[in-house]
Amino acid sequence: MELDKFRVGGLASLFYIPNFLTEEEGAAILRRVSMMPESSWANLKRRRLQNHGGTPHPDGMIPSEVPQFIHAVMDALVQAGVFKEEERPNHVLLNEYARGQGIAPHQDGPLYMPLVAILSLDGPALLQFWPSLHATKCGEAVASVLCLSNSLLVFNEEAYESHWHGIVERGADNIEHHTCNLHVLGDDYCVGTAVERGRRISLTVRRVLKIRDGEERILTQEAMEEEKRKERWWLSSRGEEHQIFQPSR
Ligand SMILES: O=C(O)CCC(=O)C(=O)O
Ligand SMILES: [Fe+2]
Repeated sequence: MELDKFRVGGLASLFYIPNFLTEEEGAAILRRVSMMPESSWANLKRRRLQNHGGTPHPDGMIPSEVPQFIHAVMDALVQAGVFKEEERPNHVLLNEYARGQGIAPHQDGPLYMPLVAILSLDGPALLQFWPSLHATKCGEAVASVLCLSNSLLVFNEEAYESHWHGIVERGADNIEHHTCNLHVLGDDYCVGTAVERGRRISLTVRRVLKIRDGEERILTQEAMEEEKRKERWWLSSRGEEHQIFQPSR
């Protein structure tokens, strides 16, 4: 797949691939997600999430086993040429948003290689980009992408490095003049169209840059406490206070 063909404008480094997954592939992933144990979810105020691959941390991530279906998604992104073979993704965040929920404006930050691929499943949502923290509070977004079910959004460079992104909390999105993938959405969509949200699952796939040596992992009580502390640090660094924390191991 030639990523460049899917560049949608707005910001130079935004790519949107409609129907990256077939209906069947999307449904199969949703089935796997529904089979994950309750304990694999962390409940945040605005959504719940699963963290796969390890806990990102400035000291380095200790890699952990990922479920087979997550592996398959990472493989598919390498096969599609979104990630290079020598820079394979090693981390996936699985977000579940109930209708009306969103994610506060944020930057994905320096722990990852500056390239992110977001797979959307189930319901749609408008992901918006702002040029600064200040703009997230008072300015209008400069670009947005309507992420429909089974689509893939990829961004890097300026969209990753200097912009902020987020999903506003509301029950429906309106297509905006800055919605830069409008031309590939089909005839049902034009500026002003209201798009009802529903439950949405997204898989945010990235490469954590620093990995800690396996040897350093000593499973003493103390080491486990330390890992839990890091997980809490990491969850809170997502900029969203969590209500109930359920460690996944
Ligand atoms: O759910 C999404 O589409 C966005 C997720 C996101 O920005 C993140 O996990 O960092
Ligand atoms: Fe993000």
